[in-house]
Formats: sequence, C-alpha cells, structure tokens
Amino acid sequence: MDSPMILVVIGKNEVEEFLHYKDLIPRLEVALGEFSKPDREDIQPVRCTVPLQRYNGFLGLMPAYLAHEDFLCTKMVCFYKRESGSNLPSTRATVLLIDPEYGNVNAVMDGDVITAKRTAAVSAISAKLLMPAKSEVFTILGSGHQALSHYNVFTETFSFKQVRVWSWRRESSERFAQAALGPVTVCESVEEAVNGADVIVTATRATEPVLFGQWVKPGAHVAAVGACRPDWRELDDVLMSKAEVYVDSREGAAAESGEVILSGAKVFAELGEVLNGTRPAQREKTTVFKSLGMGIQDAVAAKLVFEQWKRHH
Ligand SMILES: NC(=O)c1ccc[n+]([C@@H]2O[C@H](COP(=O)([O-])OP(=O)(O)OC[C@H]3O[C@@H](n4cnc5c(N)ncnc54)[C@H](O)[C@@H]3O)[C@@H](O)[C@H]2O)c1
Ligand SMILES: O=C(O)[C@@H]1CCCCN1
Repeated sequence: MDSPMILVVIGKNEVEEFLHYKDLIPRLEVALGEFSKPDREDIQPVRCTVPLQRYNGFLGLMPAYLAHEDFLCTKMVCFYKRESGSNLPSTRATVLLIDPEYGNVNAVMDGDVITAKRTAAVSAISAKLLMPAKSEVFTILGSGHQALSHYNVFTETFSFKQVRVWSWRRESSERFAQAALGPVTVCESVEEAVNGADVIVTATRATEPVLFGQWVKPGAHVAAVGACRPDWRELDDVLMSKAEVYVDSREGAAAESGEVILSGAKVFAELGEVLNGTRPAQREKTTVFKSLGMGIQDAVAAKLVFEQWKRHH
C-alpha cells in the first residue's frame, strides 16, 4: 500500500519564497548540535560521489534521516570543476522527499536555492560563534551563487562597516556589487581584499590556494566554502597551520577536504560541538570553518520548505 500523499514538484521560485534565514538558522543550529552528540540518532552517511570524468565533475548523493522528526530525504547534486572563465553553474541540485514508512517519493524539490541558502546560513552560524567580537570588515572571495547568498545572510545578520569582494574577473565583481543591496568595494587582488578583514568567506571554484595565510589578519575568521574534493584547495598551508580549524563534520572533512587532508591540519571541533558547549569557540584566535555541506542541512531546509508549501496549498 502507498502512503496517501501524492507526488508534488516544488520549483525554484517556491523554494525561494518559503525558505527564510530567520527560520533556517535556528533549526540548523539545533540539527548541527544533534549531529555532534555522541549518541546522535540522525543519520547521514558521508556523501557518495560518482565521478563524471568526461565532464570534469561529480554526482554527489546526500541522503539524510532526521530521526526525531521522522523526515527522510536525499539531495542529488552535480558539481563541476569548470574552466575559470565558464559561466555555467558549478553545482546543480535536486532534493527528493521520501516517505520513511512506505518508501515512496512525496516531493521533488529544487535543490539549488536550498544549497545556496543552507550553506550560507551555516557559514553565518560559524561567524556568529567565531568571528572577532568587533568585526567591521567583511570580505567575499568569489562572485557566484554562494558569494551572493553569503552576502545576503551576512549583511542581514551582522553590521559591518565595509563589505569587499574579489573575483577572478573584475566584470563579475562589478556585476556582483551592482546586484548587492548595499555598498560593496570591488578589489583588484585577494591581498587587497583581505587586508585587515575580520571575516572572510571563500566561495570560489579554485582547486589551488587563492587565500594565503600571510595576508590574513591574526584573529580573523575564515569560512571556506569551496574546495570540496580531497585534492582541491582554496587556503594555503600557512593559513591552515596558524588557524584553529572547525568543520561541519569531522568524518566529512577527513574524507573530502583538501585543505584538511593535504595540510595535515588538526580539526579542533565541529560547529555542533561548539553549539553544544562541549568544545570552546576560540574567537580571539585566527579561525577557519571548513564547510563541505551535509545532508542533514539539506533535510532541515527541505522540511521547512515542505511545511510552508503545505500551509499554502
Ligand atoms: N560547502 C558547501 O556546502 C558548498 C555548497 C555548494 C557549493 N560549494 C562550493 O562552493 C564553490 C562556489 O560555488 P558557487 O555555486 O558559488 O559557484 P559559481 O560557479 O556560482 O561561482 C564560482 C566563483 O568562483 C570564481 N572562480 C572560478 N574559478 C576560479 C579560480 N580558479 N580561482 C578563483 N576564483 C575562481 C568564479 O569567477 C565565480 O565567482 C564551489 O567550489 C562549490 O563546489 C560548497
Ligand atoms: O553540500 C553541498 O551541497 C555541496 C555540493 C557541491 C560540493 C560541495 N558540497
């Protein structure tokens, strides 16, 4: 017998309409905390990846089960090592909601907005915990989808005196600055962009380091969002060795993060451990939050979207 639900398709516009940072952030904080408990019940295997060599990319499968909420879903995300000048998106994602009792699919949802917003929301949580107490200068490296979602949530959540952007191509940085809701200073080089910055987000497709420790102010917080393969980097060894390293999942970082694996840096804590109070937030030190993305983050976001969708239909 099937579950009584019929299959619904929820597109990008609806996900955008139903997913708000003010709802997403507190729920992600709870989920990250649950994930980092030794007796966790939520289930999330490390991403399974299928190489797509012909296209220089991967298909990532990201299932998750939120046990307390009896919510089961999986994201399917293709991500590519695009040429630097390419205008094609580096990730495309879809989320399937599955009835945990009967096994049938209840909903197919756009995953691009979910990926953009939940990733930025988790970086904002890292900054809330780890950035210097008086943070005035915020720098974004990259000017793509993640750069924009990070700009949106960081400027919505914190008050910076200056926001700077650097990107591979100046035209893209200028387009980014025009699309942003507030003033953004376009920088010519990474060094200029990060000089004196308190908070730095790296959201590029780089596979070799673009951010070097010698340029980063002591005590700054870096949320590193790109470089999600064991041999890809955005940050150099100097930065990885001078910073206290926080991750979303230790297991994920050990399997997938070039920054962690190649530098040999020790992971100090998961964000969830800081949220649970079992590891300290070393705000006064230079900190790196290495983000790789987790299925439970997608599940939290997809659940919120589905709740709102049901309310409106
Ligand atoms: N941590 C997570 O959960 C998570 C989630 C989604 C995406 N990502 C990763 O974040 C990164 C950005 O994703 P996006 O969706 O914004 O991509 P995007 O394609 O929209 O933007 C990528 C940006 O990187 C710049 N760029 C390209 N090649 C570069 C290079 N060699 N050096 C420096 N900059 C370069 C581009 O100009 C562009 O500004 C990707 O690496 C992606 O895989 C991580
Ligand atoms: O968690 C995610 O959704 C992304 C997909 C692309 C690779 C990095 N992580």
